[in-house]
Amino acid sequence: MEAEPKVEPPSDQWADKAWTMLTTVRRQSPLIQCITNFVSMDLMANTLLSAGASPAMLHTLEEIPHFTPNVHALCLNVGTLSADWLPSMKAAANFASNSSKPWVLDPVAAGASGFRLNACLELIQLKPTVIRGNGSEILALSKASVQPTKGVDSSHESTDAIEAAKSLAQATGAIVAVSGAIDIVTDGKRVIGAHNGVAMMQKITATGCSVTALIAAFVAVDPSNAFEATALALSVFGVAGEMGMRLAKGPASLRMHLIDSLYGLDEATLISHVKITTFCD
Ligand SMILES: Nc1ncnc2c1ncn2[C@@H]1O[C@H](COP(=O)(O)OP(=O)(O)O)[C@@H](O)[C@H]1O
Ligand SMILES: Cc1ncsc1CCOP(=O)(O)O
Ligand SMILES: [Mg+2]
Repeated sequence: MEAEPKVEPPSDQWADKAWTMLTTVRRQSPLIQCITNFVSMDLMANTLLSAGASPAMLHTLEEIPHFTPNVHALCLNVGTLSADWLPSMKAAANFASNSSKPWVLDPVAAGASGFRLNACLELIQLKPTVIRGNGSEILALSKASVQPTKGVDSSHESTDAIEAAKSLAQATGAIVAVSGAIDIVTDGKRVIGAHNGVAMMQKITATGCSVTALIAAFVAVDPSNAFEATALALSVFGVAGEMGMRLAKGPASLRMHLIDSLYGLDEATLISHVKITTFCD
């Protein structure tokens, strides 16, 4: 049966947690290694900096044994994957896991080709803490099959992928997040939805990639509570989008104002806008 949003925990509970988490990221400034696609590097790094984290886009295999054990979290993104980058991603995932650091996977366009799907499935074997994709990506991973796709964009609503996200979480032990109008987060049992953001965020390339990196930063400062940290990162990014949209004239200016809004988010604004609900079967 399809899950429906039924129970809303006291919103101030989530809102307070969101502010605590954002201030912790700002104070601790976790170092986040990102091995990501060429399209997203700039927005992802600027998103992390605006949130108070410290991004490093290092991907060379030779550097990983020295660098990855010292990061606070790792973000892997297969958006412009080529065969020669995959060993770096696998090595980094192994170093992160072996040094008990969280790592997050963004399975961009997972169902678009056999190469991409297999790469994602191999990376998932290395035990990501969180997998964040759009609806089509999570459906493809859950079915482990190549699908007709719109490439990096989703042809599904996030809510179409709730059951797929739950079974992927159960099969992998990862927290699974599905972005969209409602961002879904599940540990395979619990399902929550973050209702922040604006539709125009889809018209800026790499917003999905960037929120995945923000999840890595939030999980870095609260690794024992990746479920809540993931939902809070999605909500905070969405609130920054809502605030940015008040000033934006279109996607290009929203990109700028989203970064400015994330940087300047204050307690009152964040607390009054965070909207996270619990889904029940
Ligand atoms: N219709 C929407 N309304 C509000 N926010 C949205 C909507 N669609 C996407 N977003 C937000 O845009 C960001 C990118 O999500 P999405 O477009 O699903 O990822 P991807 O770029 O990986 O496909 C997320 O923060 C998500 O919450
Ligand atoms: C357009 C594009 N092509 C390969 S990766 C990429 C960026 C995808 O970013 P997002 O998944 O955040 O939309
Ligand atoms: Mg994406």
